[in-house]
Amino acid sequence: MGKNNKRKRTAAAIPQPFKLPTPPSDSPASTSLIDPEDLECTVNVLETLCEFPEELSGKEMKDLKRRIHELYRVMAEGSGLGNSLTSKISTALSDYRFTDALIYLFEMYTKNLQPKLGSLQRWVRECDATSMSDGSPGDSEALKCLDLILRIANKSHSINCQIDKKVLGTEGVVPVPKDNNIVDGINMSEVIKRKNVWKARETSKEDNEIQIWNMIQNNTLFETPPPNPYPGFRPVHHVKAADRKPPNLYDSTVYGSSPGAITLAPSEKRRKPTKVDVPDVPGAFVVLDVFTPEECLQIVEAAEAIGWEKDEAAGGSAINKSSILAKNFVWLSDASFLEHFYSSILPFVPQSAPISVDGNGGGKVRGINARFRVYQYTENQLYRPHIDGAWPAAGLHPETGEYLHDSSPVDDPLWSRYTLLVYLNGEGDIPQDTGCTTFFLPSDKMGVMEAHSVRPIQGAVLCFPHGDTTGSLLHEGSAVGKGGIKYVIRTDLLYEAKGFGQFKPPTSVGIKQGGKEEEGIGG
Ligand SMILES: O=C(O)CCC(=O)C(=O)O
Ligand SMILES: [Fe+2]
Repeated sequence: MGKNNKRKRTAAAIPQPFKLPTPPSDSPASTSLIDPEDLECTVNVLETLCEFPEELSGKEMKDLKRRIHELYRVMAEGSGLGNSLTSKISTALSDYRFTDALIYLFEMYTKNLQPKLGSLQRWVRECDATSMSDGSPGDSEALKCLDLILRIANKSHSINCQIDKKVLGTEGVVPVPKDNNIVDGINMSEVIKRKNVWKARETSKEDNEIQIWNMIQNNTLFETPPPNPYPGFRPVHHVKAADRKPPNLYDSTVYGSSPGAITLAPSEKRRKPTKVDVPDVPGAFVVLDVFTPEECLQIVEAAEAIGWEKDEAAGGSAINKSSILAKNFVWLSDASFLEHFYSSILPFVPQSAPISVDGNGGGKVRGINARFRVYQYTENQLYRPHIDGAWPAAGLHPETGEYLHDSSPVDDPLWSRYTLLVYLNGEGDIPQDTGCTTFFLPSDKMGVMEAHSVRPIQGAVLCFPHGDTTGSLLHEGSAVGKGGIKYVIRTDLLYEAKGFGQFKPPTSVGIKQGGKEEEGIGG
């Protein structure tokens, strides 16, 4: 049946006294919002830009580029194509139908459609293609989905998955035991090329690493039972499990610290921080010796004494299942600790935020998000592959002391652009080649990803772009091996966000962005 017939049938079904009003031809409803002259002018400008793309590089083009990016997204969605494919992919992934998901993802890839960052974040979580504690990769079909998601992201977003033209090394091709065969001409044993685990520095005596796990097991973490309440820390915010967004099975408490809660070593007793780039992972680097082993120990002591909170999303769907199996302690850090942290890394971090594909970015670096999530991973615990979301600056209201998810003044908004991971323990506590932070990048072969693992070093900070920032990286907190434990702090590096709206993420940032009053999801 043709479109016209359908319309006629609908009109006939309307009871008689009702007649659809037909606007007179000169009524405002029939005129377009766009002036024909403006339209012609816009078309001319766009044609010129297509012919001379170098004209796009000027600063004055920022606004135009942002609008074009948004328009392109709206057009893809308006066609129904983007939307329906997006939901087909989401449903297939959440039902673990990875082969179906691959077909839809491939369609999205070939049609150059642009999913929102929120969809990308959700998809990588759904893939659940995490590696095992023995270092072997997860479901190979899920890994192929992940590879394709990265390639789609590379086209449409700023997610970092530049396809490397270098020749892949021979090391680290990890076989997938259950799929060690050829399916559809694809050698399933090579879906992921795991590069050798990388360490920013070889361990030496000089590191004076403190093996915290040994102390816990030998009951020597505290000489006497720790005082309660724990000195220097106080609860500043509490959310009941059901009120958490998304709802959780456990309550969450934020503990604020007072200056001096963690005793910082004097400068003559500490090594000078140094920066080492993570090889083959563009944008990721490690700053060594930001914290001394004693400082790391004090942080773990505080968390162990006050208590870890479990984190498990309420609700059974795949999307809701917990993406963090580690326990956590949420710490709102004090100004003096933050000052030490920030001044130690400042010389090494990007001084201004990169400009995203939609024209956002460019703000100056301004500080570190005071809201620290301290994680404790025990044997086999992990944080599935994900792309971290961006966050505003958490803090306390200067007068009322109330906890604010977003504490910057309205006229000086800050927004995070980089993830900071502080490793509180290392080699001595975490079995070899496990418990790493692992980055996934597509190789030069479709369907094959490279995994680059960074080994935790006590007191070092790993920094890499996140959210909608150019070069955002897909990564996981890889499982901790047998008998091990890993302690790490996750926080964010903040940049000026003026011009992006009041604490709103850039427009192209999708739904489950960390910056909303939501926790957990989106990292
Ligand atoms: O534990 C790790 O190495 C990674 C943690 C992480 O990715 C995060 O907290 O966002
Ligand atoms: Fe992360």
